[in-house]
This record gives sequence, C-alpha cells and structure tokens, in this order.
Amino acid sequence: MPSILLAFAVLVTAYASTFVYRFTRGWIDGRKTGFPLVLLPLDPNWLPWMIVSVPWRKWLQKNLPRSIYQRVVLSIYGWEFWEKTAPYDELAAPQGDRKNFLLVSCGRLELWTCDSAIVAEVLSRPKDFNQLDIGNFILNKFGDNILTTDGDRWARHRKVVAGVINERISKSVFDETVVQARGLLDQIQTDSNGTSAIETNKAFDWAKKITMQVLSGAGMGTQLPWNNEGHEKPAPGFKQTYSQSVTHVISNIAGPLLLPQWFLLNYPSWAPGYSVLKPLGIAIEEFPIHTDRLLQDERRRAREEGGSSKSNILSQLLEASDSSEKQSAKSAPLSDRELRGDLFIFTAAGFDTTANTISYAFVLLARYPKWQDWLFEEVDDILPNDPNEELDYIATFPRATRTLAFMLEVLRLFTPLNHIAKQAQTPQPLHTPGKTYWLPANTTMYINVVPLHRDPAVWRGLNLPEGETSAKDDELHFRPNRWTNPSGSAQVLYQPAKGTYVPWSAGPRVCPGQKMGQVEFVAVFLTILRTHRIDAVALGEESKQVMNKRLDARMEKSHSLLTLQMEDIYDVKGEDDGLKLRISRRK
Ligand code: HEM
Repeated sequence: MPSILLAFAVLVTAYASTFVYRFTRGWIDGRKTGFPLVLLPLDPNWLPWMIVSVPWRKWLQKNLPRSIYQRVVLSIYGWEFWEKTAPYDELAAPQGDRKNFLLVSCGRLELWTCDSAIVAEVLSRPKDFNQLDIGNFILNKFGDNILTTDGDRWARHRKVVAGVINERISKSVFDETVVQARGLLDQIQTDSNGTSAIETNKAFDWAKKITMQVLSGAGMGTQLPWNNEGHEKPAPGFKQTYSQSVTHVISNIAGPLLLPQWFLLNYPSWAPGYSVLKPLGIAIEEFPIHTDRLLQDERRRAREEGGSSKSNILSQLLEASDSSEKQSAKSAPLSDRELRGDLFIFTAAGFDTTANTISYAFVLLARYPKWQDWLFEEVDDILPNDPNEELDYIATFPRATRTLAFMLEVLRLFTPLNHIAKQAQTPQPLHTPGKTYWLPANTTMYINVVPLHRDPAVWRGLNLPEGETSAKDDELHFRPNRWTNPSGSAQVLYQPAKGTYVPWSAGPRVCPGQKMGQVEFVAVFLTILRTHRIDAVALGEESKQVMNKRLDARMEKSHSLLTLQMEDIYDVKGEDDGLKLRISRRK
C-alpha cells in the first residue's frame, strides 16, 4: 500500500513539475522578447480548466479581487469581448506597451496583440505563422481542407477555391437570399393575421434559417422553399436530411463534436443531453454520405449535360478540381475526401459567422431607429418603387453602399471571430516602427480583434459629418456613417489601413467568403427594409431609455462559441423568453 501511495505521489509531483518547468521556461524566454509580460501560473489550454472556466467565470469575477481576476480571466475562452481593452490598459500599458503582451503561463507562450503593424505582418506571412493545431483537430473531422492545412497542401486547396467563389456565385447568393427573405416576409404576412405587424422572439432563428438555406441553395445546389417543413424529408436510407445533419454538426462544433461517434450513437435515451448527442451521432455518420451523394449526383449531371457547371459552390468546386493540372503536387486535383472537407468548411465558416452578424444587425436596427431611417433613404433611392419588381444583383449591389457600411460597422463592434490564432513553429522576427522583436519557437499568436477595432487613433471621429463634434469615446459607438467618405472622394467607402480592420482576416489567407457574406447580408436587409421596419418591443411600461439600456445589455451579454453570439436568443421556448422584436410593414 505505501508503495502505491509513493508511486502516486511521484506521478503527481512529476506531473505538477511539468507545469512549474513550463512556467519557468516561458518566463525566461518571454523576458528576452521585450514584450510586456503577464504572469499566470495556470495552463489556459488544460482541458479540465477549459471546460469549467467558462461557466465559472461570473462566479470568479464576483469573488476574486480584481487584481487576480484580471489575470485569471485571460485563461478563459472568449475573454476578449468581455474585457475589451482592459488587460492592455491595466497590465501592458504600465510596462510601456498598450498594444501587446506576452502571457506567460504553464502552457505555451501566447502573444496577444492589437498592434496593427504586427497584425499586418503576421497575416502577410502564412508560411511563418501557421494555423493552430488545436482548432484543426475539430475542423478536420470530415477531411483535410483549406482552413486546416498549411504550406503546399493549403496552396492546392486555395488555388481551387479562389476560382470558385466568383461573381457567378455572388449573383446566385444574392438571388437565393432575396428568395429566402421574401419567403420570410410572406410568413410574417400570414402570421400577422391581416394586421401590419408581428411581435416575435423568433427573428434570430430566422436569421439562421436564411443563412442555412442560402448555403444549401447557392452552396450545394439544393434549393429549399422558405416553408420547407414537410417538403424536405430524409432520403431513403437516411434518418436526417442534409440540412438537418449540417445543423446538428455546426451547432455542436465547439464541444460535443469532439466526442467519439460510438459514444454518441450509443448514448442512453434516459441520460441528460440525449436530444442533442444522439442526433449529433447520426449527423456525423450521415453528413459525409450526404456530401458524397451530392458530389456523385453533380458528376453524373455534368457528364450527362456535356460538362457544364452550375452556379453553385459544389458544382464549381468539382469542375475547378477536376480540371486542375495533374502534374505538380501544388495543383493536383482534390480527392473526394478533400472536397468533402472543403464543403464542410464552407458551411462551418459561412453559417454561424453570417447568421450571427445578421442577428446583431437586427438588434442594432431596433436600438438605433436613426440609422434605420438612414438605411431607408438608400433603400428607397436605389430600389424600384414597385415592391414586387425583381432585384438585379449587378445593378443593385454596388449601389447599396450604406447597407454595406452598416454591415462593416456591425462587424467592427461584434466581430464573429474575436481572435485570429496562428502559431510560429520556429523563432520569428516581428517588426513595428522603430523596433524588431524576436518571438520564441512554438509561441501562439492571438490577433485580438476587439481592441484593434476600437483603436481611437483609427476610428475616433472618422468621417464625422460637418458641424458634428466627435464623442470622446466615439470609437465605442455604433455609427455606420464613419464608413461613408465625403462625396467626391475616390472611394465611396472608407478603406482601412493594413492591419487595422480584420473581421475577414487579411493577406493570402483572407476569408474567401468575404464577398459572399457581404452580398448575403446586403440582400437580406435590402429585401426586408424595402417594405418593413424592425423595432424593439417595450417590456410593460418601460421607457425608451430603459429599453435602450436593456438592448445594449443583451448585445454585451455575448459569448464566443467559436463565433460571437448573444446569449439566449436562439431556440427559445416560451412566448416571453429571448428577445422580442416588432416587424411591421412600412410600405
Ligand atoms: C460575415 C461572414 C464571415 C466572416 C466574418 C468570416 C471570417 C473569416 C475569418 C476571420 C477567417 C480567417 C480564419 C483563420 O485564419 O483562422 C476566415 C476564413 C475562411 N472563411 Fe470566412 N467569414 C465569413 C463568411 C464566410 C463564408 C460565407 C464562407 C464560405 C461560404 C467562408 C469561408 C471561409 C474559408 C474557406 C476560410 C479559410 C480560408 C483559408 O484559410 O485560406 N467564410 N473567415
């Protein structure tokens, strides 16, 4: 017995000493870099801590002294949105740098930067700053893909994808979005029982539905009517439809997707979480079979119709890959497993990002009627008077500059990916005006988008109309006209300097879905605002001021579940749960 205890004690001591060793090593290496150091004797990536720390955060915030909490919070996933610029102001600035700090913990060294020179440099050197292993582990589930690969393997994916998401796809996305948004308005018309308005807490689920159906139609070539319940049934041999399996997989990407499939499929029906885990097990099994079937169907169709591709991502991807030159490793066609991986990533990367951006935009329109009126001016100016006249992508999208400015401002303050993570395998130099830093090998780089997008030197007072004076914290305010340059400028919209605005990342690995997301967002709001307006619903006798505070608090009560989202707004059960909006006819 004593020998078992002794062995246990030795094991625990050995395990604990690895933490001590890594902390000391990190501290020694960190000191040589010249960046401010923040010391935290914890490993932010230690799995048990990662699991408990997020639900414990509010308790820790309430019970720990600020001087301890301000460090501990840096190990909790999603801290960037809650803490904003505080760690830079409170911990880094006293050490002489307001834009960078190196987190020395019992895990890897982490550089947290909001320095635009470093951001621009890191994003322009993807060969030196690679994708993070930890994220790849989940996102590789259905095959190697464009997001999780580096070097030549990534270049092969990127070459195929670059040619695929083109203007032809943008037009399809625009047309499909208009169809879906009109379907939504028809449903609102029916639900309003002849009155001209409805009050609903389902608007956010509708944002997700639009995004999913656009990905299905313009992405996979499977067009679905808005009211598809009952229309879409699982194909013979399947338990779920394609979009059901996608929804289960995507909703669980930030956790349960890691669980082994045998565990999910055999999860007992009496255990808590059954209604999520069992369908997820089925989805993981069926998603690749669905995708393979779609690929086979498309290959057959293209053969029968003489090789012509259709205007959807799947068809274009297949054509681009099959026509790649076979000679070199950099341009060889993608295997079916790789195509499947890319199709999954398009969905994973495009769904939540766009849907959550639309959701924040709904609340911001309700919160700021003034900016909604600003958008009505554009909508009424650029769209045909007859609300039934079809919208043409080529004629409409380039003119919808205010609507696009509105999106850019939503993304500035509610960026879906609060950080862009990279890792340096070997020591790397980083340059800022007047200084070169050396980053030790195996440092993780986090580009912290939240303070970057609130830098007063860039955003304060930008494009303020004549006669208006800037609020002293203007960069924190939602003000979409900061994006619209004075008339007569060479560019209609403000073009941020390199490294200052990166909701879609930047450089060679910039999001290839950027234009697609913009087109979808603009098409949603042109279609809705053409005939309808969105307002908040007051709670009882609530004054306008109190209601605005409540809306602000709802938006601040957000967390990162891979992408930033408001809490308790999706899938709400009761009539009075979630957040109610009024959607009413204005024309
Ligand atoms: C508002 C909408 C969107 C935002 C804010 C967004 C943001 C981003 C960001 C920040 C990255 C870089 C991630 C990293 O390097 O770790 C990225 C990459 C990517 N995005 Fe998006 N995205 C959006 C929409 C879309 C859409 C609609 C698609 C496709 C249908 C898409 C496909 C991709 C792909 C394939 C990559 C990987 C590119 C590469 O590594 O070469 N995204 N996106």
